[in-house]
Amino acid sequence: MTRTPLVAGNWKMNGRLDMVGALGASLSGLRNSRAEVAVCPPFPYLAPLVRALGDSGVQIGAQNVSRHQDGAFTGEVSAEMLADLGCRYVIVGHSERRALYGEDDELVGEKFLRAQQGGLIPILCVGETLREREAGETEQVVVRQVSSVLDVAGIGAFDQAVVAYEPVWAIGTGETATPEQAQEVHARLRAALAAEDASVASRIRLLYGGSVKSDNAALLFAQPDIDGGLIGGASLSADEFSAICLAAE
Ligand SMILES: O=C[C@H](O)COP(=O)(O)O
Repeated sequence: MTRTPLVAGNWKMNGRLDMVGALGASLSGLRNSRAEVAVCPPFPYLAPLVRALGDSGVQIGAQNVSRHQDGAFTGEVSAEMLADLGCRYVIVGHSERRALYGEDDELVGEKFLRAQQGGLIPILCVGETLREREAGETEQVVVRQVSSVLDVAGIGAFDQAVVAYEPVWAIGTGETATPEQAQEVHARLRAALAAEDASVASRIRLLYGGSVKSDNAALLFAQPDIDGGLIGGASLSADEFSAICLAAE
């Protein structure tokens, strides 16, 4: 099964308007890339980025979405609004939202469903903490995180979804999982999905995230079950992010 690689940049709560222009100019050079490229800026920069990227083919994603649709939910942003702006993707279940904002498996499942109902493709993040890895619980944790969404959404929903494996200990630390460590978890995740539907499992893109840089991306992306990356810090530099995108081709 040939899967089109996806490289998604997650700016987190970084960036200013001037980055939108710089990135727009730099990424237009990826117009004919074999990999799909997406950028997930903070909410205020979504619309300007949509305009800056124009017909470059670079996709836009949001970093969060409400579990609600419309109504009296002050401060929330719905999937429909994001789709309306031109977003294709939305990150759900990022470990920072799980750890800092109390998002549990149940809420992540709700957001995953809501994203799809509103016309977006969720990028579902899973990953173990250092304590869980050292306790030998990595596979158990990531399979639980995926299974909790499978329980509410069903395997069919994963045909319009992406899963990102992001070991918490590798996020923003400069300590990347080795290609072998990442591949092992990705293979386990694909096997868990294959137990439900082999064909969906063979099609779904599994991204790796956690201190991916231009100098380690190619080896990670060369692993058979790694179909691209979710890039944090390195996505803030247009040159660095472009180099990572090229490594996914
Ligand atoms: O969403 C992106 C990840 O949290 C990875 O962040 P990082 O590349 O800065 O380690």
